[in-house]
Parts: sequence; C-alpha cells; structure tokens
Amino acid sequence: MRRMFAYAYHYKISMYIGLFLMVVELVVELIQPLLMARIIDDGILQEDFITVAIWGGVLVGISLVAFAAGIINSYFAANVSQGAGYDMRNDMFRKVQEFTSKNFQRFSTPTLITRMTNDVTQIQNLIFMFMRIALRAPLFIIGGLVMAFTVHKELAMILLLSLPMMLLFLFWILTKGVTFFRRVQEKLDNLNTIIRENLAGIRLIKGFNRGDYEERRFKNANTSLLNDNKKALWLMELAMPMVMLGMNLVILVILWFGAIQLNLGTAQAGEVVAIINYATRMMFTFSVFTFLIMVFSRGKASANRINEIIEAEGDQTHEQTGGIVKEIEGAIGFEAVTYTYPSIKLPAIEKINFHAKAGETVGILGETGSGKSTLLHLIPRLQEATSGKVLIDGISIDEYDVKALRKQISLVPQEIHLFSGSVKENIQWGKDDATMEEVITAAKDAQIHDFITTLPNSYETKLGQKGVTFSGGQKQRLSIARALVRDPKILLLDDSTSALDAHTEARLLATLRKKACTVVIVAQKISSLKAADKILLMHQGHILAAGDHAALLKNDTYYQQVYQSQQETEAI
Ligand SMILES: Nc1ncnc2c1ncn2[C@@H]1O[C@H](COP(=O)(O)OP(=O)(O)OP(=O)(O)O)[C@@H](O)[C@H]1O
Repeated sequence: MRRMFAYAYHYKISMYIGLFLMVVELVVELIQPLLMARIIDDGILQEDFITVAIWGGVLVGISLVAFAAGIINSYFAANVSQGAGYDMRNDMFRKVQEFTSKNFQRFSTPTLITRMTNDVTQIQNLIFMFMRIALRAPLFIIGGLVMAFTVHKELAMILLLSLPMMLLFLFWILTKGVTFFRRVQEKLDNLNTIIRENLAGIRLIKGFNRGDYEERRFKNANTSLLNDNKKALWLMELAMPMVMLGMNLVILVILWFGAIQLNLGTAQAGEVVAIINYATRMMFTFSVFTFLIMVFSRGKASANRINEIIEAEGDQTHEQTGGIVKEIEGAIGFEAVTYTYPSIKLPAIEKINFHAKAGETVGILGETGSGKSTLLHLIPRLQEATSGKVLIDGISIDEYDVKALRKQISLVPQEIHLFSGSVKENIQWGKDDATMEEVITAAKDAQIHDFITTLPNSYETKLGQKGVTFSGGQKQRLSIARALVRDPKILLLDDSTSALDAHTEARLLATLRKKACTVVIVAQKISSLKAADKILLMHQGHILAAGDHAALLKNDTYYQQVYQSQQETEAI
C-alpha cells in the first residue's frame, strides 16, 4: 500500500492543497456543534435574539467556506488519483515489456489486463476517497472527542468508552473484506480469461458447435463472480447497520445520563445537545468508515496484485547497456548450449553445437517439440542459455549491448502478430524511419507487394478490427516484410513460410539467398530447406545430424525416411 501512496505523492502539491482543504472542512464540522450550543444556551434560552443572529450568521458563513473547500478538494483529489493511476499503468506496461516467459507463465494475459485496468481503478478510488474523507473520518473522531471533553467531561466519557468496541468491529470487517475482495478480483480474472478465449476462438467454437458448452462455462464463471461479489458486499452492508445500532445505543445512554445531569444542574441543555450532536456526527463518521473500509479492502487487494507485477523479476537483459556496440557480420556459433525452461525439468535443447558463417542459410528441421523455436530464441537473447555459449561473430552474445544487437537481428515468430493500423505502418514497425521506398522494397522481397497493390487503399489500407483481414500466408509475408525492412544481418524465420504455396515460397527463399544476411530458417518441409548451406536435423532437443541436403540424403537414414515420407505425401 505504501507504494500506491508513493504514486500519489508524485502529485504532492495537489495533495497538500487537497488535504489542507479537507482540514478546513473538518475544522468547520468540529466548530458547528459548539456554535449551536452557544446559540441555544446564550441565545435561545436567554431570549437574546441578537446573539442568535450573530452566531447564526457565523454558522452560515463557515458552512459556506466548508462547502467551497469540499468542491475544490474534490478537484485536487481527482487530479492526484487520476495522475497516480496513469503513472501506475505506465510503470506496469513498462514492466510487462521486460517480462520473461517465466513471468508470462505466472501472469496470464487476462490477469495482466485486469490488473492494469480494474485494479488500478480500485486504487484510484482509494486515493480519491483518502483525500476526500479518509483522513477526515479518524481526525473527526479524535477531534470530536476532544471537543466533547471541552464541553462536558462526564458525558464525553461515554463516547470515549464506546470507541474501542467500534474500532475492533471495524478492524474485523477490514480483515475479512481484504480476503473477500481479493477473491472477487481473482474471479474477475477468471471471467476475463473465458471472454478472451471465446473472442479469439469464436470460429472454432462455432465450427465445433461448442456454443452451449462455452455459454455454460461463462455462466458458471459469472455466477461465481456474482456470488463472491455479493458476499463481500453483504459483509459491508452488515457493517453499516451494526455501527448505527451501536452508536444509537451510545446516544441513548448519553441522553439518559444527560437528563440526570440536567436535573442535578451539572449540565446545561446546550451542552447535552452539543454532545448528542458530536455523537450523531461520530455515528455518521463510523458509517462512512464502513464505506471506506470497503474501498480500502478492495484497494488493498488490488495494491497487492499491482505490486506483484511491479516487483516481478523481469528480463534483466532488456535494459542492459554498456556492452559492445558494433555492426555485426552475422556469423553464428553455438557451443554446448543447453536451455531448460524454468517450469520443466528436462532441457528443451541440450549441448547444441553448430557454426554458421556470415551470409549462410541454415535450415532447422525436426518434429514438433524438438526445440527448434527455443534454439532460435536464444540468438537475440530472448532467452538466456542455461549453459554453454551463443556467439555472434565469435563473441559471446552476453558481451554485446542487447539493444544494439537486437537492432541487427530480425525474428519472424511462429505466431504472427499484426498490429492495428495500416499495412505501411505494420511494415514500418520494423524500422520507424523507413522510407516508402524501403517499405515497398521489403514488401517486394517478401512477395506481398503485388497483393498489397490490389487492396482498396494499397499501403494505406487499415488492418485489424475495422479494416481488412489477411489470410495466414499473407500475414506471414507481411511479417517477413516487417523483418526485412530493417535490413537485418541475421534473419530468423520460425516456420514462417508454412502457409505459402510452393511457388511463392521458392521465390521468397531465392530472394533471401541473395541478401547479405545470415538466415536461420525453421521449417517442417525439406523442400523449404533444400537450398540451405546447412541443415540441422533436430530430435528431442539434440542435433541428430547436420549437413547440406545432398549430404544428409546420402548419409542419414532418419533424414532419408523423412524425405521419403514427405515426397510420398506430396505425391498424394
Ligand atoms: N514457455 C515454455 N515453457 C515451458 N516449456 C516450453 C515453453 N516453450 C516450449 N516449451 C517446451 O520446450 C520444448 C521445445 O519447444 P519448442 O517450441 O522449442 O519446439 P519446436 O521444435 O519449435 O516445436 P514446434 O515445431 O511444434 O513449434 C517442448 O517440449 C515444449 O513443450
């Protein structure tokens, strides 16, 4: 929670002004019963209407000041809470950019979205409430007690004695509330996961006629969220009448004692009225407390969830600077490289050795799960080798400045992702300052230019929700254009030509061969790799055999079998 308030403290000037205005409101609230006591005792009971008019005027005056202070306080409270939320979202977003696959395993996409939106909103509400009333409530209780003691000690004592019971009860509500609201936020994550899966897989759901099943799944998650929400709110609803009941009993006791004191002549009517007034206002403050506790419990649950993101240990290499910055040639070397995913015991790749000269094309072939993508991800340091060394131009990649290195390497991942925006913007995403000429050249090399020119607005055509949708093969080619536009020294293609027809793929590969860059290409079909200088045949995280197509076909029986079966499949 401390971190959340540190965010609010960035806006300290607004915060101090807001808090000062809150104190103004508080002081007015504390003075009001005193003024009323004076009006009754010195004015009404003495039939001195001039005193009534003077103190009545003062009462109206300070109430107007409190009213104005309240409005201005709201303005500053909104300023601080919105600003803090804005900064929190920025910091979380930045942190997520550094996330490793381990982090993504811990935090699913829907939970990240809920945490960056709904949880931040809860904290904003908390900060707003804190600046509006949170401090006022405890200060009013303390101030009210002090003032009550200045009015009449014995009667004020009754108020003081009731306090510990009230506070204990509120503390109990608070601890329960934090647990309940944490559960509510988790259920919200769950619901968001189902919504996201449904939106992403809508075609699949329709195709498999799983609409009813998915509806039931959604309904269950929704009901579960509803039930937990109800439970948390019931707890809060229960708190309010309980506090009211307690305070009403206290007021009854004060009235009873007050009547005795009046009869004995040890108290004046105005004093009893003032104490009752303080008690009533304290009762109101306690009921505000229950509302605050709800906001606080929710806020605390959300603060923990936000902290988990901000404190997560991200990819240290992301921000690492100070290493070698140089234009690489593109030679790649793997020396006894092993990589084990944190969540599984067995290595995904083990003791991998190979070298590729700058400008060579290396093909990687292997059954699914054999470690091809893992190997590829180690080259731009998206993952750090568990042991062994990855070299570029003979230098370990740890010694390079990561950003400078990644600038010269282009990866086309297996799962293509296009951004909302125009076709041109999607290609330029690879190089911010790419000229139109460079964009077109990259598109031509990726064999997608001709298709783009048939689109309604050519390169300016919008993609995404309100724009056109590309086919699988078109998406692959567009993301290859995005990778080529930055003129990389190393190009990594992770099964990125799988959706292309044989002719287009052949044209694309021939173009890539002419480029002055090292190409590492993962593919399922031998036909995609035939022309490679070297093919690595992978099996269960190991390189079974390496060599060019002709050599492998001649010497390796496993390669021969794969080739044979693929030839037969093509013939069918
Ligand atoms: N993020 C991850 N966390 C844990 N295990 C993973 C992760 N990514 C991959 N693996 C595991 O590592 C092994 C190698 O996966 P990898 O994706 O490198 O294989 P691949 O050869 O590229 O497969 P495919 O051809 O199906 O894409 C697999 O057993 C896979 O289950």
